[in-house]
Amino acid sequence: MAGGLVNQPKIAVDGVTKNFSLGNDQLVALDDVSLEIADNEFVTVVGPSGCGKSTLLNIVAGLEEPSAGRALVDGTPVTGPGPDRGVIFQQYALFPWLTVRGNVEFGLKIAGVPRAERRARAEHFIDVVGLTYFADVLPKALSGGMRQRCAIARAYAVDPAILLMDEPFGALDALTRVKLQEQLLRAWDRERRTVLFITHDVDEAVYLGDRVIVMAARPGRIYDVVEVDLPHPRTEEVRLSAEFAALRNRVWNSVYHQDDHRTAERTP
Ligand SMILES: Nc1ncnc2c1ncn2[C@@H]1O[C@H](COP(=O)(O)OP(=O)(O)OP(=O)(O)O)[C@@H](O)[C@H]1O
Repeated sequence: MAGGLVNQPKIAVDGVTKNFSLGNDQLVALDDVSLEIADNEFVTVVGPSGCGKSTLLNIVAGLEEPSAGRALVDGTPVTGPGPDRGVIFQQYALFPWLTVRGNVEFGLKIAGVPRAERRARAEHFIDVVGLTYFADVLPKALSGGMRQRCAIARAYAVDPAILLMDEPFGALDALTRVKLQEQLLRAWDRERRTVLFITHDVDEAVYLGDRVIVMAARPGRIYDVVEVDLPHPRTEEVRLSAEFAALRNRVWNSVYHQDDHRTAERTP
């Protein structure tokens, strides 16, 4: 079984280039990007606007095709979206006419999961994201953070081996964001998954990731990779530690001083 091979990455991005045409010009959104993500690893991607973060995630999701190279899951080339990859975007795409429970059960229904099992699985994941009390409420009665928790429960319920998250907390206020980060990590501690998580936020990237991939733009490429050897669970103590601050500074410099390095390279 491909998934059982020792040392085979769960996700491999192999020499991926993605060009978009812009009028008569070609925009290189990704330039020969290679990356391997281990089973159950939590990888965050951070970088300036337009460096190709979403394009990378969309290629792994099977929503975009690379111009060259390929993405593989368990060694098999990605040719389109699949139930093994749950995608969560910034805008929580919940069905407004379904309750929290209805939204979480929806994917299970499509997958033909029998009613009783559907119920039980939905209940479990609604509990994991702390929405039990709101299970029978429609999305319009939920706050932004609660809607996003519902979207996370829905993605978890169909039990994808991989979660692809594109700025899932980007639209939320700072406090809700921190709470959801904690909740996501708690859920991940209980139900390990392979996660590729895109963010603009350096703190978020370091707090959540086992590894932070820093990208650069024009052309979109991997600029730096930072191993995050902070312990789990990532408590508030970890977030306030000197080790966290040092890693955060390291990633911050990599994201915000890319141009300095380029200038330095050009200056004799
Ligand atoms: N469908 C498309 N057609 C043309 N150009 C595109 C398309 N999608 C993305 N691009 C371009 O590719 C580059 C990378 O875009 P992408 O959305 O992947 O970047 P990003 O790092 O996720 O940006 P942001 O952080 O602002 O969301 C950008 O210059 C963008 O304009």
